Amino acid sequence: MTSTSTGTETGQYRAAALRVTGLRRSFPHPGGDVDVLRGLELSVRGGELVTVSGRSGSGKSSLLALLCGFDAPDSGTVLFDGEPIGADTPWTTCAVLPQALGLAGELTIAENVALPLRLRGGARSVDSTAVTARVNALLTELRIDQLGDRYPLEVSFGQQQRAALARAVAARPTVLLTDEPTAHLDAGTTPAVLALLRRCADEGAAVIVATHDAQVHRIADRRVALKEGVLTESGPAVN
Ligand SMILES: Nc1ncnc2c1ncn2[C@@H]1O[C@H](COP(=O)(O)OP(=O)(O)OP(=O)(O)O)[C@@H](O)[C@H]1O
Repeated sequence: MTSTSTGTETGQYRAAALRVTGLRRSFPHPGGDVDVLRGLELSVRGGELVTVSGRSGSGKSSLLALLCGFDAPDSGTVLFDGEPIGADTPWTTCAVLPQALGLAGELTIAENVALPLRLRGGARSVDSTAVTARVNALLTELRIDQLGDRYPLEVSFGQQQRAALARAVAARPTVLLTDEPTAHLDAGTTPAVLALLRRCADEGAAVIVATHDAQVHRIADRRVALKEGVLTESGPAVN
């Protein structure tokens, strides 16, 4: 493979793994439409961890839903390495930890975490031993290794949230989106989640975290604030 054959090697991935331009989204309400996003712009490079703050109802979850393709904008574009998201965009390109988690109730915790690896086909497929090793490592890191055989409804919401995070990072996505990943954790488990998010970015992912948590802002490379439908830079994290 030549040095110009892929975006990764030319540095294009790292230049802008995620590029959002002119994003607009309104929701109809009887009293008048709610203009949640009003021409929002955002670029995130691979290797960068960006936190998105904003008051409750400012549109953070709506933004993540548009970025991962759960919802469609009224106008504007979302590009991953220059490509628009589609129904066939693999979890290796974009993975999400949504607020609602979205774990499959009929699969165990371990099976949920393995899903992105098992769905990965072709040259990027992973053999069963490697899948098990990756799943076990993530469950251990997030302190839910005793729960792999249980079903989502048999564990707490905070434990489900860590399982959903493990699932999101399992296949090492180019872009990782997470919505309030520390919202349901106790003080003992928050550092493990922070370390995992930071490591994903250090390993090359573009990581976007919607959060109210000052501890998450402290591990960010860049912080942006969502206000009145647009993002403004709030500067580098202050440690
Ligand atoms: N599907 C929808 N239909 C109508 N209105 C919606 C819909 N989704 C979100 N909204 C509205 O859009 C606004 C932004 O909501 P959103 O959940 O994105 O905020 P948020 O910043 O994530 O809030 P929080 O921090 O409380 O999670 C709110 O006014 C909400 O009521």
